[in-house]
Amino acid sequence: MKARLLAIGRFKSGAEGALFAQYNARLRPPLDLVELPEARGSAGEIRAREGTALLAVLPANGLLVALDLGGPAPTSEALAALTERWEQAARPIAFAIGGAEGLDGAVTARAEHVLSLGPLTWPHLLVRALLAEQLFRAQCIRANHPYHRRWRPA
Ligand SMILES: C[S@@+](CC[C@H](N)C(=O)[O-])C[C@H]1O[C@@H](n2cnc3c(N)ncnc32)[C@H](O)[C@@H]1O
Repeated sequence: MKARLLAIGRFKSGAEGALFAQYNARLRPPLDLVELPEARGSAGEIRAREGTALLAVLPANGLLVALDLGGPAPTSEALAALTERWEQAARPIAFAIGGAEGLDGAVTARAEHVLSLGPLTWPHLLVRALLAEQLFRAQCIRANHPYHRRWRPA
């Protein structure tokens, strides 16, 4: 699945960047990372400014998936099915990850899908790697590759 990852903040040299690079390199094709600077101001101003910047780099016909705790948290198998549906739309796909203050309502309202990675709040730079890993896992699920072992409740 060819997709862009629109993300607030920049990797400094460090563990989060290395982890993202490791999983992103496994994706065919890798995500095209677009980093946008953190805004300044009150929490609301930051969200609004960063939201405007995120939407400005989204193609007009882009299919936007917003990473936000407010969305449904699918299983990995359900996410794999969603990626298939997103690909079938034949539109440029973009994932958006907010900054420390989270995503603006304008971004989640514009999104076709709001995706939660569960109810825990993760650091935004780490979410990039979590998303890349889950997209790689989704590719493996769709290809029946043994990387993914289904959850087996006792
Ligand atoms: C530190 S979190 C922001 C927390 C902020 N207080 C909020 O209300 O969203 C930074 C970004 O990481 C992503 N993120 C963090 N945890 C997440 C989760 N469990 N599911 C989906 N996205 C998450 C979201 O894109 C969020 O905007």
